[in-house]
Amino acid sequence: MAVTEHPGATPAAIAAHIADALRAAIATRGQASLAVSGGKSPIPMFEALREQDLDWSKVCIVLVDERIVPRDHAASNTALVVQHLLQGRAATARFLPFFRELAPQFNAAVLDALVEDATRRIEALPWPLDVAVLGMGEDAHTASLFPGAPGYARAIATDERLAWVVPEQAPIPAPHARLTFTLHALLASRELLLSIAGESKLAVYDRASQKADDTLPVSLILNQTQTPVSVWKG
Ligand SMILES: O=C(O)[C@H](O)[C@@H](O)[C@H](O)[C@H](O)COP(=O)(O)O
Repeated sequence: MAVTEHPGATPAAIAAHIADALRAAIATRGQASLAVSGGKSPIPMFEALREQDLDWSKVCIVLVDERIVPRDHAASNTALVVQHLLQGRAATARFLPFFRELAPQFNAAVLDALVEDATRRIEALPWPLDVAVLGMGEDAHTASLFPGAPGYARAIATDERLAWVVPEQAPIPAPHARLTFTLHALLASRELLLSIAGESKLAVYDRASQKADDTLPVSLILNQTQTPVSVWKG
């Protein structure tokens, strides 16, 4: 499946492209679904997207991954979406977080229950989702698919939609246990949109584009034949 590259991408151009896909979905199916990534780089795009003129009340938004932290934690992707995307015109969109509250006594049983509950709600989404927006780290991770993390092998190999991964302290530069869409779920979108900026990330992207390699998770997105990918290079 072809990867379409958009060099010189701006947050406004990415937002306009996503908005077109959402409008088309609403026109054909009466509703639209959008999955977004956390991290820092999507913020300007979120702020452009939320001002797009479309019927946001018909849009369902989810995250492709979440850090397992309380909602008021600085690392919460839910908080990021609430603060930067679900504002302005987009305030009427329906947002479905992976979880609402975390039990104060956090342990393995609580985590299992949380994953079970999130899985039920994720399964009930209108698959395939219209657009899934991905970012990438300098280790080539995307969503929370971290090479070498416990849970990674399952997240790239099963046909489940959701998995949890526990990043190890080193060499993985990612704190917090995570819930993440699996590779299977990401590929079940109508379009994958990868946004990357900066010289070092662009160099990683060039390497990952060459062939599928489990040690470079984003390469599994870029070298597959199921789902179209648009790559926005800033
Ligand atoms: O950590 C998350 O929640 C992400 O979904 C992750 O995959 C992110 O997209 C990259 O780590 C890039 O992060 P930055 O945008 O902060 O560079």
